[in-house]
Amino acid sequence: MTDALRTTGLGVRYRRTWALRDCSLAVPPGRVAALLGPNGAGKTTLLHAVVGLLAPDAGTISVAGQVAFMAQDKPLYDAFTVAETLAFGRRLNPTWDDAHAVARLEGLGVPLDRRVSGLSGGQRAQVALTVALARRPSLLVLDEPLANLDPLARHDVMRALMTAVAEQPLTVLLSSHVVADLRDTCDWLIVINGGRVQVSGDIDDLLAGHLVLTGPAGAGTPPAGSRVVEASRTGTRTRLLVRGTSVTDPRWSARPPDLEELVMAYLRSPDAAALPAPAEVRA
Ligand SMILES: Nc1ncnc2c1ncn2[C@@H]1O[C@H](COP(=O)(O)OP(=O)(O)OP(=O)(O)O)[C@@H](O)[C@H]1O
Repeated sequence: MTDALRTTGLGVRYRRTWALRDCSLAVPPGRVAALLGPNGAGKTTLLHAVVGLLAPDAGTISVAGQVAFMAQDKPLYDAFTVAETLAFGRRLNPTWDDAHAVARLEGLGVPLDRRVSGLSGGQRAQVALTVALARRPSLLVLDEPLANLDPLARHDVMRALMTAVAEQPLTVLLSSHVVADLRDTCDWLIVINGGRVQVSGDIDDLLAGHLVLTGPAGAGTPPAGSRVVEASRTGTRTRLLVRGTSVTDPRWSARPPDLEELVMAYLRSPDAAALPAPAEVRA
């Protein structure tokens, strides 16, 4: 199966400073992939390279099929009505699906005769998403689509993405800072930190491959067969988030992490990584 997106050894630099270094990752088709990382990690740079707005300074990017991009500021012409926005898209894009775009916005109750300047933040996001989807892309890339939206609008945007993935052959890659919004929608996780890929993989596999261990502060070295991602101590207890699937040492109690715990542990430990072996990425 050809991956919807694959980068190998990707590097991008601004003048002499590398914003991305040696980034190898793959997203299989039909996935909704979350791209997470702290401020300045390189998320926007990665997305811009994927959609062709930036040329790589090292490595390669391959995308199967047509890409659509929704930029962070959801650029739309304020003076256009929603209907004029769709007409503009229709003129520019030979693969434009107007019937679907109109039905989608009508279904969401977005008035087609309203100027973009008069839309709420949530409606604006839905119009920008409709414009991106109407091009019938095979990969939809969204840079922080949930930024500046209230919880209800964030939920609506994520639900719209899930519907789109269910309706058409589509892979989604979206960056975000809010892990809680992603758990129900995303099934693939990419974490970048300091311009490097730290985590890349199926979310269920990642959760099943890690454990939260709690034990006495004097329990010594972590149990055999586990690799510590993050360690913390509160009073007489030690808490470890480890890569591993079973622990036989009775001094440690184990439970699976949730997505937020997993992501936070990696973000706090920039040197830890959960990546496929290089051969898997290349295969
Ligand atoms: N046009 C530019 N010129 C020089 N450096 C840049 C430019 N754009 C980004 N950078 C730098 O590259 C690094 C990655 O930036 P990028 O915007 O990709 O990060 P990000 O993860 O999207 O951050 P945020 O979460 O704050 O949006 C940062 O150190 C940033 O300062």
